[in-house]
Amino acid sequence: MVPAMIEAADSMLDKWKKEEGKEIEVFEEFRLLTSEIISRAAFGSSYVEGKTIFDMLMKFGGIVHMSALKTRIPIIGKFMPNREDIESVKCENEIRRKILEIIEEREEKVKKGVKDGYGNDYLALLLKANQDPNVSKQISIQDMIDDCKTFYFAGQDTTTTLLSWTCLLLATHQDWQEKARKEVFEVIGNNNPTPDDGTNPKLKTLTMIINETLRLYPPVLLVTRKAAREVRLGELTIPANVELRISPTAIHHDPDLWGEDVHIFKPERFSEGVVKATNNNPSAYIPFGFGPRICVGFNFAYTEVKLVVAMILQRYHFTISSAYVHSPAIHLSTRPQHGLQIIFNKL
Ligand code: HEM
Repeated sequence: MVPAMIEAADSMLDKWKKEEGKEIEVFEEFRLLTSEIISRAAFGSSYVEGKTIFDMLMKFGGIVHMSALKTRIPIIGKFMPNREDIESVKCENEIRRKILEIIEEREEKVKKGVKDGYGNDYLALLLKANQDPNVSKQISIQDMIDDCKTFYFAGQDTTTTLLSWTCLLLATHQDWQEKARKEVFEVIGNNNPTPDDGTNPKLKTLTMIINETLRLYPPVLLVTRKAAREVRLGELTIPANVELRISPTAIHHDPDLWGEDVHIFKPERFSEGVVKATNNNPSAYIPFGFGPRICVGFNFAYTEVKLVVAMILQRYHFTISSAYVHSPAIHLSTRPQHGLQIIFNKL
């Protein structure tokens, strides 16, 4: 997977060569990059078809988001679907049809001996689970389709926003940009990173910067939990079946937990790791959620963001364009509402 991340980032940066010294809207650039990477991770060689699905999922996400913002009278929607309901059903059916097509095509190739196995992408893992000899461990085709959707929704938008906010903060904090670049040259040098570099513990400054970005701009708006039984939380009694929406943004911006300088970008908070930064309070920092349902893709995300940012730092010094308007807005994740315009100058 990591070579695909490096290859995709390299081709994005190759494209940027024509724009050196000019403004680039990087949110869209990162959206295309992460979509390419997650498509390859999910569908491997079928990533071109995968990208079509992901474009549809993106449209679907937009419709779901618009719909969630509207006030609806309960039950009425079932009998009187509006434009968004109709569009989202159409979109979902199309996504299901396309995923099924890819599944069947892959099965066919294995049956005909064109391929000697399902491969090693996410779809292959799901196909193997679908045909697990132990029936109790098998997953249905329906589950496979839903898992593909979750994988995309959970993994693409979040990483796009993390990359964007990291670049914004480095563009507006030149001292940290310099520190990060110095470290990248010391650890990785001038050449493209190797597969191990994304997990390289020596990229400590970059990790601190990413952690602080996730604190200030956690991509996921709410983490949801349902009380299985009545519980007491401090002075609160939560009845059974009540859904709790926990906001990482609110927790990460609480001065009682983080101090009076809570709104300031200070990666040094994380110089001795997350445990020290949170004063041994794991629930003070939850960009990836917590407990048994914590994000399964957090290593994937760190690796991807570290590699991409390191590759940018190796090539460019960057500053924020005067066209940028700071307006974090909630879409699927918290993103820059009017895009992120950055000027890249060759080192
Ligand atoms: C910056 C990037 C990311 C952030 C901030 C993020 C954040 C989250 C959060 C907050 C949750 C909910 C956890 C909970 O309820 O406790 C979650 C779940 C999940 N994430 Fe991520 N995520 C990111 C990247 C990824 C990537 C790259 C993938 C896949 C490659 C991924 C796959 C998933 C999946 C499958 C779930 C659902 C897990 C479950 O329900 O058991 N995420 N993520």
